[in-house]
Amino acid sequence: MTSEASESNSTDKLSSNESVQVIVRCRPLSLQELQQQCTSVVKIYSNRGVIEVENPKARSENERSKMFTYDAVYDEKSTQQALYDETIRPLVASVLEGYNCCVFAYGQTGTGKTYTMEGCDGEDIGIIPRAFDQIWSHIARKTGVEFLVSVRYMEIYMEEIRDLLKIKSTKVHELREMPGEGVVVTNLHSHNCQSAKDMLKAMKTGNFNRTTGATNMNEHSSRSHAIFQIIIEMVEGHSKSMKVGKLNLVDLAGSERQSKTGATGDRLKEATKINKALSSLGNVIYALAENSAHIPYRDSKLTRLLQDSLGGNSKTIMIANVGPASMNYDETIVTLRYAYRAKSIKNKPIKNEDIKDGKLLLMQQEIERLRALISEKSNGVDMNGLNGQNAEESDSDESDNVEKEKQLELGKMEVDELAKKLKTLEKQMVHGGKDIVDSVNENELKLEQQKAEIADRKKKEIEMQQRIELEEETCSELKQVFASLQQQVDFKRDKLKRINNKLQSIRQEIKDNHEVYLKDRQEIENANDEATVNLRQAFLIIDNFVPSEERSRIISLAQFDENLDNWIIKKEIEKILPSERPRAHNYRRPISDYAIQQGQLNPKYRGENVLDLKLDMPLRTTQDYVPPAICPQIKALVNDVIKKEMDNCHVTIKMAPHSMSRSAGGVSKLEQEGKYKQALRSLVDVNSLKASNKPVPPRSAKSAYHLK
Ligand SMILES: Nc1ncnc2c1ncn2[C@@H]1O[C@H](COP(=O)(O)OP(=O)(O)OP(=O)(O)O)[C@@H](O)[C@H]1O
Repeated sequence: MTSEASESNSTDKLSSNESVQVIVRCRPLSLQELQQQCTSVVKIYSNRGVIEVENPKARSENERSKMFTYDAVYDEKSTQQALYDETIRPLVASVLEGYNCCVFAYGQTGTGKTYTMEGCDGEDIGIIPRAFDQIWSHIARKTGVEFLVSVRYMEIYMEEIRDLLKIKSTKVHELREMPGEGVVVTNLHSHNCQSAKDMLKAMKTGNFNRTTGATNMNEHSSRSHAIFQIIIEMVEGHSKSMKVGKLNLVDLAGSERQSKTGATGDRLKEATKINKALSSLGNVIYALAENSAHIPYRDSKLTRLLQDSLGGNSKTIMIANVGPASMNYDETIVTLRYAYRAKSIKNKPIKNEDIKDGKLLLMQQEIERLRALISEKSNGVDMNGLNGQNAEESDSDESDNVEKEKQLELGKMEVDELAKKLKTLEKQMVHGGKDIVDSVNENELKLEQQKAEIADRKKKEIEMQQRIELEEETCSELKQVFASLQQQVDFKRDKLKRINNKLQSIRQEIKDNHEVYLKDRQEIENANDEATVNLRQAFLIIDNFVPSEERSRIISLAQFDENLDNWIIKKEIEKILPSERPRAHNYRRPISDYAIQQGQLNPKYRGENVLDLKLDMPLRTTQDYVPPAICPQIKALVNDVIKKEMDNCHVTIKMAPHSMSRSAGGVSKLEQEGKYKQALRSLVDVNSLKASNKPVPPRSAKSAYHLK
């Protein structure tokens, strides 16, 4: 078997594993934790993939400790190198085979996610820079293969996507579902790389631009979810198709409790968004683990971006980071439960090969075309030059020579321009297997194979150990030979005790899960209540302040955008613009004398050149005035005031000389007063009926109008 063949074999074996691989890493006690005299409550059994966490608040034996089993576990002494070689190296090898792969670090704030993904300089570099080295040493070995390597770096901060490689960009980044590509981010800058150094530079630029802040739990706490994306296109020989490998390296923001981080103001707002996105991620993991019909990917940008990595076509490794301190027991258990659920997620990785329309193929075609064009043009230039010489020699027409020299110059400029274009394109591509001495190449390959074999063996050892433990439990009784009845009884008593302990711990687990469920439910109910209040408030405003036509207009313009996963308002312009282009329909135009006169001289005044457009009137946003109906209390109040007025009038009437004269005409003062009162009452009634739009009765009290 050739060395290259064995390399690809090792990755093929890995591709058969479709479950999300889950590994746990525990960091050492921090200085702060040591100062606070925290003890370590975590025990790691690397050979079995088991982590045990002791409960510092245990009230009974059942609550004493909890054990979880994963694909691999790493203790506080584990090195970055070991973690990479054993778990990540085989995954990156799959990327180079054309798979989509993803590594994401999850855990409480300050537990070492950024340390694991990026690491520190020197020996402690993390997964991301190690992946660069692996990719580029693979490229250096692959003779006869052309590569196009690019990286993107983004963060999700407060539910907004930001381009970490073009931080000043004002472009909007949206999520779009593309056929064959999955969910992609629009307008994201793609940085072409020619070496591991280029990638490292891009990573450092992005890290510098990433949003971080200090909290009580981490001096450099990441306040966003960061995704570093590597895309590798590969074409072998003169093939007309290519492979594409994609690697997503995700450093999530840490889950946190306000009481521990002491977050206030902006930090608190960030924490709310972080926890919300992480809880959406938890819901997705839960739904996938439970094989639910609906997976709530659309609940957050993070889950939409990780859609392919969780339950999709990607090979995925989840790294759950935990801290060992007793004070973080609850958070550690939450992380471990999360991770345990993720173990049962099944992905369906597919190789991206036989792709016929990739960027690299297009570039190769363009390079071929440019080369052909340059050689054609260069020949033309040579011919022209030759002709020029002959012309000089024959000493013929002087101006002809100048003309040809100009053409020659232009031709050269054109060739230079094309050559520049060609060089730019060629510079973007990388030829595999360059500048490497064969023996170095061979040694590096051997070393990688050995690392892959060791990783494979370690994985198998853990699996074997887990299987042995399981079988020991079930078969030990069968293997046992009892010398006496008493021995058998003792054995069975021990077994019963063990089973009982197990039962108790399962009961405890159910109890804990129930408590978590109740807490989650309470949170959902609170969120629901809050949403209902907000909705009512919105309706109150709409009902009282938005005119009904305006409301109907907005509703008719509202449209649900699947890609944005939100409602948008269609541009009104689409509705208002006439479907066909406006044209001058009246030959008699222009109509003013000046225009008719000018029309003969200047075509811009001619009727057929004048467009007849209707003015776009702004939409009406007001209503006709409708007088308000008088409510009974106000009516009573007005009556009261009028009564008082009448009483005053009564006094005035008594004093008025013309009343005196009328009374002299035969009507008593008392009668006069009665009529006056009646007239005023009728006036009030008529006005109120008018105001309430009710029919006004025939004028029974004409005197009311007289009085008016
Ligand atoms: N395995 C480890 N060995 C040594 N030090 C570690 C390890 N893991 C983490 N640390 C240290 O712990 C501190 C916190 O780590 P880090 O910033 O990576 O946490 P984080 O999980 O990314 O936090 P956040 O979610 O707040 O961003 C750092 O000083 C880091 O160097």
